[in-house]
Amino acid sequence: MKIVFIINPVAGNGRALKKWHRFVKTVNFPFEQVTTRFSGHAAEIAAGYRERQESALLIGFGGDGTLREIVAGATGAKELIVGSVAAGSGNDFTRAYGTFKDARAIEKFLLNPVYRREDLAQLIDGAGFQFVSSSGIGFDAEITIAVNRSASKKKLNQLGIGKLVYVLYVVRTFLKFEKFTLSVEVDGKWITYSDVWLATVSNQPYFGGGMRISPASITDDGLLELTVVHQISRLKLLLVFGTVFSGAHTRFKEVSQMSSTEFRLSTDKPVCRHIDGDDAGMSLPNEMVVYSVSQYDWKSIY
Ligand SMILES: Nc1ncnc2c1ncn2[C@@H]1O[C@H](COP(=O)(O)OP(=O)(O)OP(=O)(O)O)[C@@H](O)[C@H]1O
Repeated sequence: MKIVFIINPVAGNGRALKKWHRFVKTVNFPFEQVTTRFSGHAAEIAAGYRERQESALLIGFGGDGTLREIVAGATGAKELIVGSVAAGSGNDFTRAYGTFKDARAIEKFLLNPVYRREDLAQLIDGAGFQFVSSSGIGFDAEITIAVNRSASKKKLNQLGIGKLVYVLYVVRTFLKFEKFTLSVEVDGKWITYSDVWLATVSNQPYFGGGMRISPASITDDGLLELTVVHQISRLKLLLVFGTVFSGAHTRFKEVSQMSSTEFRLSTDKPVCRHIDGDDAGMSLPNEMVVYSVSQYDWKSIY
């Protein structure tokens, strides 16, 4: 089995490349390496291995966006296993799926390469977006997209204070966010939520860099979980965010959760969306967005 490192040089606010230069000095086995040059490149690289039916362990050296792309490219391939080395900012992928701490862990895996078949989720609104961890509509997506598009992010990253941009956008979005009405069709029933802050569809428990938003999510059960935070004051929302790292937020009546194989969502106004922390456009008023899951679609290290 070939070992292929797919390195995203801009992940982790640019720290991934420096980490790679340190990491590669510790590797004592043959490997291939490819550095991504643009958004979407990791998916193309993985799809190339799939099309050539090569047997390989693809190791994403980046964050959640990099791993999402690699999984999307590798999905359905019999001979590809996906692993990771955490080198992003949030690294939620590595909290639920297999990850290598160091080069020795990769050597150990190669002695006994056991994998697990995992689910792949998708968001369909005409176009299709695949994701491995979560997709959000609302407050969290608005912050994510504002940070990703921020012109000042690059400059502040160079100064080593990139996290400040995130904090600034959290505060700004918190103060000016316009809540929305969300209609959900699940198992043939319609539910309407008013004054919604966010709706997140999860395939694994974590999102937003370690927040345990969906404690019931399991990566290979063929189900997705929907979390809706609604009809809550700004003050109480702060309290809920304080408890989400432990998963205790699920006790609040303003946090609704449910499981299914498919959710159909529509909003009453344009609302931002993300998939695994990357921009996934807007949900337009009264447009139907379908979330579904394919079971056992790709292989993660075990
Ligand atoms: N050479 C490149 N130039 C610009 N963008 C790139 C390049 N290579 C990959 N990308 C994009 O960089 C984005 C961010 O990568 P990634 O999500 O892995 O890092 P991160 O945002 O730091 O980590 P996390 O999502 O865990 O917080 C991805 O959407 C990917 O498509």
